Amino acid sequence: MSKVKYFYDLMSQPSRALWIALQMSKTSYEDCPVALRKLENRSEKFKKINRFQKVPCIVDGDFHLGESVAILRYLSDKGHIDGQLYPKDLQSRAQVDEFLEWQHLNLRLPCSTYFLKVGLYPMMGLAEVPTVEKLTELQNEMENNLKLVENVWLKHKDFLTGNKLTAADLFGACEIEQTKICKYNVSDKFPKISDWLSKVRQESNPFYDSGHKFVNKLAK
Ligand SMILES: N[C@@H](CCC(=O)N[C@@H](CS)C(=O)NCC(=O)O)C(=O)O
Repeated sequence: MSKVKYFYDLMSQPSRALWIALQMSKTSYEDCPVALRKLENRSEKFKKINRFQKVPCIVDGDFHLGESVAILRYLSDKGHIDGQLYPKDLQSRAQVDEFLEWQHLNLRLPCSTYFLKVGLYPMMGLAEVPTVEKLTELQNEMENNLKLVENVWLKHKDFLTGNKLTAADLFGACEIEQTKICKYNVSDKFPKISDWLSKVRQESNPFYDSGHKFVNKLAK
């Protein structure tokens, strides 16, 4: 039986979260890196792999699937994801799902908008460095949601959905880590998030560090 093909770029937050989950789960897959910086995802060839031309995505035989969370659930149902990361127990899994649904608009959107507009686009010469007013607006939007992570999700818990690391933590951490490329230091205002990031790293290493190699290099 042929292996699932995993298309990803480690500079993409959801790609990285899934990549770490795959390594932790000791999943055997066909490695298919896609260099977004070289616009490899914009080719006609890649359009045939994922009609939305985004990463991550998978191909399993004739079956094509995009969207990181859908991929996580599909691979979990196929037995490819460790049961602690995406639990089988109905309520534990629903709590992980609750975060995975929440994060799209509340963590991914503000953190990735901040990363793109403050970091990547000016770095690539695609946009001006934002004005102080715009920077404050983008930062406030992100921090309003980081406050919810600090005070709600991490209230009385070591990890986002309980006392064990799950895929929710990997997805959340990968979004927040990306902001350090913009010299944003989450520990300045959010001590619980900072402690939690250290725990996520500790529980998922060495894969967390290898997955973040390029992010850490750019953040220097
Ligand atoms: N909701 C999607 C988001 C996928 C996404 O936005 N991927 C970005 C990288 S983080 C991408 O492929 N961008 C390339 C492009 O838009 O050209 C998921 O969770 O998989």
